[in-house]
Amino acid sequence: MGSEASPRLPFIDFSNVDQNNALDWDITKSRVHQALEEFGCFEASFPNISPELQTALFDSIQQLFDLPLETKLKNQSSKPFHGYYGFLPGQPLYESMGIDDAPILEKAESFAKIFWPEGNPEFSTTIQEYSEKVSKLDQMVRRMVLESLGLEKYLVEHLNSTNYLFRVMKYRKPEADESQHGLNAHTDKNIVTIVQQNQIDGLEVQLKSGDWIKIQPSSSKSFIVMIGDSFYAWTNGRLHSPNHRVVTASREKDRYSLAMFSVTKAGRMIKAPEEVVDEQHPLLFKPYDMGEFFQFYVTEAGLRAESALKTFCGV
Ligand SMILES: O=C(O)CCC(=O)C(=O)O
Ligand SMILES: [Fe+2]
Repeated sequence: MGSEASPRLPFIDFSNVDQNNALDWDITKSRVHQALEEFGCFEASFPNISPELQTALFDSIQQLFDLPLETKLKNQSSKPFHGYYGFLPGQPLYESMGIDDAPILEKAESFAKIFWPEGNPEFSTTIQEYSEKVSKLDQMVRRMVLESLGLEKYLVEHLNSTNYLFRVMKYRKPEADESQHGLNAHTDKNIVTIVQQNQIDGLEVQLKSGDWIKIQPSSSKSFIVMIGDSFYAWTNGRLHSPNHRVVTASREKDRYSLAMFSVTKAGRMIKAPEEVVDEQHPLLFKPYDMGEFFQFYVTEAGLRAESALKTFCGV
């Protein structure tokens, strides 16, 4: 894209938003819906995370990535996107780890025990507390989307069908002769992703026009709320699932970021409700299992496809 000023993502403040305050709820809901239709993402301020918790969390993440590689490799999983990834071809700066069900304390504790066999209570409680709070933002956004599409009757089922995968990322600073490319362009495959980057920017999002914009949050406390392919499919294309990538903004400092992914539980299908399918909106995708879609995405055919979702289950 050219050097003209980048458009900014919509900024939505959730400070006073709760269901008992109907006016604020409705105004926010319509902004959320508009942003997710047009950009597939927005910047959110969500004051439930204290500065102390945020600092403790980023300190914990740094401590985790400072462990020797052979220790980090103990975080293995048969499920794509769940274990340790690092130093992949073409993405030498990027490392990440997945914490399944992070909002559940016992799960956060068993994750910590992989690396610290005696446990690390400070680490596990920080991870649990942060991810539980962020999960409330995920649930609020999904409630707003379903209400604005007139699909409230599916809300309980929709919320109960998911759990959370919390991924933590490090992008080391590039060597003098390396580029700042952090993570290849992709769409997320899950329902909703909530990203937080600490001080060092780097997330870039592709607009519907094809132009890329750099996400420059107005505060390091902000979150980026983003739609994944499975919410796009569930709403039968009503929401946009944006392509995005990471180009780390600093050559001097490592970049750390966090992402909470709502993912459907094993055996729950992604199936667009009949209310969003009509003559103007013919069904886009056959019902599918998200775990199977993840498995397909990491095959050669999945990685090569222009849209893995269309190739996997497009009508
Ligand atoms: O590191 C970031 O800011 C974004 C990471 C991301 O897009 C992902 O993990 O899917
Ligand atoms: Fe992503």
